[in-house]
Amino acid sequence: MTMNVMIDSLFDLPQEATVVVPSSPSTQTFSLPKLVSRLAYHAMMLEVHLTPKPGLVDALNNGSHDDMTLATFVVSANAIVPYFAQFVDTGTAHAHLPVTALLSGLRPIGVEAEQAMFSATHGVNTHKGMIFNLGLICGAVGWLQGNHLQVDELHIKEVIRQSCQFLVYDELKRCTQHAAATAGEQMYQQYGLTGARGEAASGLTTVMNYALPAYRECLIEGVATEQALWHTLLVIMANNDDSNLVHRGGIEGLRFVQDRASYLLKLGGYRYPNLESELMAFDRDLIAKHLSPGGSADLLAAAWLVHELVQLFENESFG
Ligand SMILES: CC(C)(COP(=O)(O)OP(=O)(O)OC[C@H]1O[C@@H](n2cnc3c(N)ncnc32)[C@H](O[C@H]2O[C@H](COP(=O)(O)OP(=O)(O)OP(=O)(O)O)[C@@H](O)[C@H]2O)[C@@H]1O)[C@@H](O)C(=O)NCCC(=O)NCCS
Ligand SMILES: Nc1ncnc2[nH]cnc12
Repeated sequence: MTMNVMIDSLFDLPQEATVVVPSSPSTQTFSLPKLVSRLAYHAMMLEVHLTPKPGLVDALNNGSHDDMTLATFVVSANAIVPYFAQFVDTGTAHAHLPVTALLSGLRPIGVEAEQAMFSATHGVNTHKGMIFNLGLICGAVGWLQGNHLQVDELHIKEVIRQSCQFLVYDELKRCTQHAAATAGEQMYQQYGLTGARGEAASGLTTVMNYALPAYRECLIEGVATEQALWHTLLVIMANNDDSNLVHRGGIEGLRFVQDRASYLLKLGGYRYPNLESELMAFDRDLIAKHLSPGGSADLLAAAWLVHELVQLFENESFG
């Protein structure tokens, strides 16, 4: 499926996500939270449809997964899209509070969204990290809006960093005596890797300092969307300590992926004429090793979403 056809097909959004704007302005049903949730949905659809994607579910194969397909991700995204509007609303509702109070407001929504995901996928973890990473971005947008602050990557990064600054200590460092309840906690106890929590506590550094600049360079160079997303995914895979990779293949598995992504970037990344066939070979190798950079896939969607949100707020004022 070409990216253009794929992008066009993305606009037949789930009914509840579409905003019908009647003719008379007085009854307009425009909603910023709903608009942001539609962008989050679009980010998830762009990510999962990007093909090929090494080790990950895409339109060609299920990567290193025997429990989920492209359809699983679409069903999952449809189930969780309403919660992204709630993240924005909750951010705005917490605008009068210090930013350090934001995460505790967002958490219950994230748990509900996870439950909706597991219900839609019959127990398969498709978007747990996506809910966390995109949920923080949506919550930050709501909080910034509520405080009439500029919605740009620096402000989004700082809101996330301040609201998650104690996450690693509170949930990982302080809990090493308890048995790990999740893969992420296990990876911390075994290897000291902080996973999604560490990424959030840094203010999504991999997204803001690596992925976003790389994606924007591609856009400035006039690179096709598919190539830009491939290049950005490689930048993330080369720089992100993805707990999924370590959970499946140990530190060796993580280093294998980081080194191969770095190698493809050294070949030129989006400038390299045979990038697609190299990505197909990379995909075959990760499937053979049962490795899947799920966290990196989430951060690709996050980078695209941040870029689109910043553009949206640059061009529009929403009161
Ligand atoms: C805060 C939590 C979300 C942390 O959860 P956990 O303790 O599990 O910690 P992590 O493993 O660190 O992260 C969970 C998911 O986050 C993605 N991820 C991994 N590394 C990173 C990273 N460095 N930066 C950002 N994100 C990262 C990853 O999610 C994706 O992969 C999953 C699919 O891959 P798969 O291999 O299939 O995963 P499994 O099924 O688990 O393994 P197999 O059995 O198949 O081998 C999928 O989730 C993708 O999204 C990590 O999996 C959590 O504790 C929490 O608080 N949740 C409550 C909800 C909440 O608070 N929401 C916040 C609202 S703002
Ligand atoms: N396309 C994908 N395949 C596997 N895990 C993922 N997590 C997020 N996106 C994913």
